[in-house]
Amino acid sequence: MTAGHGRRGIPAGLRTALVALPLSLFAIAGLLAPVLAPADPAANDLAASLLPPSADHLLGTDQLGRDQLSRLLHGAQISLAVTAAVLGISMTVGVVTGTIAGYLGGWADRVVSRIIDIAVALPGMLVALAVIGVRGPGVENLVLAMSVWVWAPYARIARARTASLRGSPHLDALRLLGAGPARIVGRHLLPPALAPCLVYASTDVGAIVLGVATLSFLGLGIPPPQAEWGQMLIEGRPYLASAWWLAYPPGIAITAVVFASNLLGERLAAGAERPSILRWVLPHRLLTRAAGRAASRPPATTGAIAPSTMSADDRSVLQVRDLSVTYRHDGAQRRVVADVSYQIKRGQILALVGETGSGKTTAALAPFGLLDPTAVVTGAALLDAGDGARQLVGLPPHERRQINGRRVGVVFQDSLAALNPLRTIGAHVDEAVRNAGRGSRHGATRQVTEELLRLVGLPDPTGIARGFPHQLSGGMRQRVQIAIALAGEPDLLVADEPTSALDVTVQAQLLDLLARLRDELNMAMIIISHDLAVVTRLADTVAVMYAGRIVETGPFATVIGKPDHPYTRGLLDAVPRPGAPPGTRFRTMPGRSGAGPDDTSGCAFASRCPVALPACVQRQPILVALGGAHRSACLRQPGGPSLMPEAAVGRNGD
Ligand SMILES: Nc1ncnc2c1ncn2[C@@H]1O[C@H](COP(=O)(O)OP(=O)(O)OP(=O)(O)O)[C@@H](O)[C@H]1O
Repeated sequence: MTAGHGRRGIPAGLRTALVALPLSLFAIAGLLAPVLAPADPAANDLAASLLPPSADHLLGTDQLGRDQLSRLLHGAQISLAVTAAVLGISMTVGVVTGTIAGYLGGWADRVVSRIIDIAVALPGMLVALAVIGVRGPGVENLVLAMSVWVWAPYARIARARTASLRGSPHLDALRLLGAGPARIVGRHLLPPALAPCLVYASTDVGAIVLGVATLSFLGLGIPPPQAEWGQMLIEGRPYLASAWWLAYPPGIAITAVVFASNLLGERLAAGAERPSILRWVLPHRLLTRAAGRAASRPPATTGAIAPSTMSADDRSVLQVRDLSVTYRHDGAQRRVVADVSYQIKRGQILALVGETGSGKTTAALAPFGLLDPTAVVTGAALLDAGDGARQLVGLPPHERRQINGRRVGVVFQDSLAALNPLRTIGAHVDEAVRNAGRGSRHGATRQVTEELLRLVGLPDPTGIARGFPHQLSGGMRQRVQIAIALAGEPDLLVADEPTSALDVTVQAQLLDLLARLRDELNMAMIIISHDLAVVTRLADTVAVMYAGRIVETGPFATVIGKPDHPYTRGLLDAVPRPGAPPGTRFRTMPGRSGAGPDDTSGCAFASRCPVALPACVQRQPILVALGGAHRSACLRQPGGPSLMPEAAVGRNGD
């Protein structure tokens, strides 16, 4: 058996086509009824009343002499039109409502979810009867009644799909590119929410056809003399014994549509056809063009603020002062970053290092509003120096969008999660290029895209642009992320663990690339890493973080060559050093990190520190200058003894 073939050797696509055949016939009959019908479905001929099937009337005639085949075909047309209208209305209302609720979260999501729950729980037929009872029979009211009946499951599916995507790095990446809520919802959340709804809709076709027929059968749907299948059933019922051809054909047609619709729904739900359905409905070029139009609008002007209490060096790209971040969950508050200050200049690389959970990512992304909405950020972060400096903390979203993706680019750790699996590499980079206001025409955009892919060292940019994320290696995907981040020609690039999960050779190549870009583009960079070996190759300055605070900072060579803080020494002792003789023992720090800045009144590292003083558990140390820009937050005298215990637990290379 080959991939894409069913159990009996029938290709998967052909099997789906076979399953879809009855519904296709239904659609063809409905669309071509006026052409295919041999007679006028409303033409009475009492002389030809109740004729059995014959060559003149393939399905016989009814009590008024009307041709049954013509009525069946026109009935398909009415069912198809009503079904299309009901699906169109209920899917639009359901998918848009569910997607917006899922995206917004919070109270809006809770309110919409309760409404959806109630709507799903109510018996649909009773709801439809109530609507028709109030508004009266008729085609329009039937469509309205059926829409009120069927919209809620679409809203529920779309809401669940969107909520599952809400916190994904892919959306973070889009926010960073400056995409606004309307664009994120319209372009990146509606399509994935629509895909499972389309699958569900294939099952719903049968339910709607049956519902319309039932309401007509009850005299509440399509009124006579229209040839509607439910209407035909009720008219044929008295003649079940004498003229079977009146009730059987519409009954069989309804059963076939319901059965085929359920079968097709199940087949599509198995997942085989979802992407192609999405493509039929939302041709990529259409989306791209719409996005291009939005992106080519001129950027909004933003007001620059004068630096207040901060002074910044002329070359300063970002200066952060007393930054604190607190998360609020269910009434509880937890500060995770406290009083962090750092500065980064053009052409420099700042490394933020520390164990997992020490607050590196939070401290680097907080200025750009890229944290969870529950984060409360205080302090100051100035982009640029001098009169044009702009305070980033508290910036309104529309002004932030002019900065993120243009002045600042971010490379995320998980390249697979940061890229949309359904879009090509070219589409990703194109979007970043257009967001940055470069290349408004498709051809020009793709040219810039290919230049960017070439700049980050990807061979065959044209071929790579046509590929999908899963077709590239991890290292290549990281290069794509770097290309996306460079699309706005940023002054600052933030790379969050850019080389984790890559093998050492690829790691080295990527680090060389970052160094080359820093030199060629004179960019400022913040590299976040828990691995000192990674930043050794790159960093000009380093800030070592522990429990949400910077505990040591300074020129990289000084901090690495002459570390002061016991935590920095511990970090250095725990990594194999280049050139160390084989068999050199390295040490791990006792205890575990994970503390927050406010979990103790003293030094957060005291419980793990081999040289802690009694005062360390009582007093919070502050950063003290040790000479030049080198500063350390330790209560011991600078340059005191490093007494890591001899409990070595590993060797280089273990
Ligand atoms: N959305 C959130 N809600 C609550 N706490 C959070 C949230 N995001 C992060 N934190 C907490 O903030 C602290 C700092 O997290 P952060 O991701 O900045 O650390 P990190 O040093 O970058 O770690 P890693 O290397 O694992 O990414 C951690 O204790 C983390 O649990």
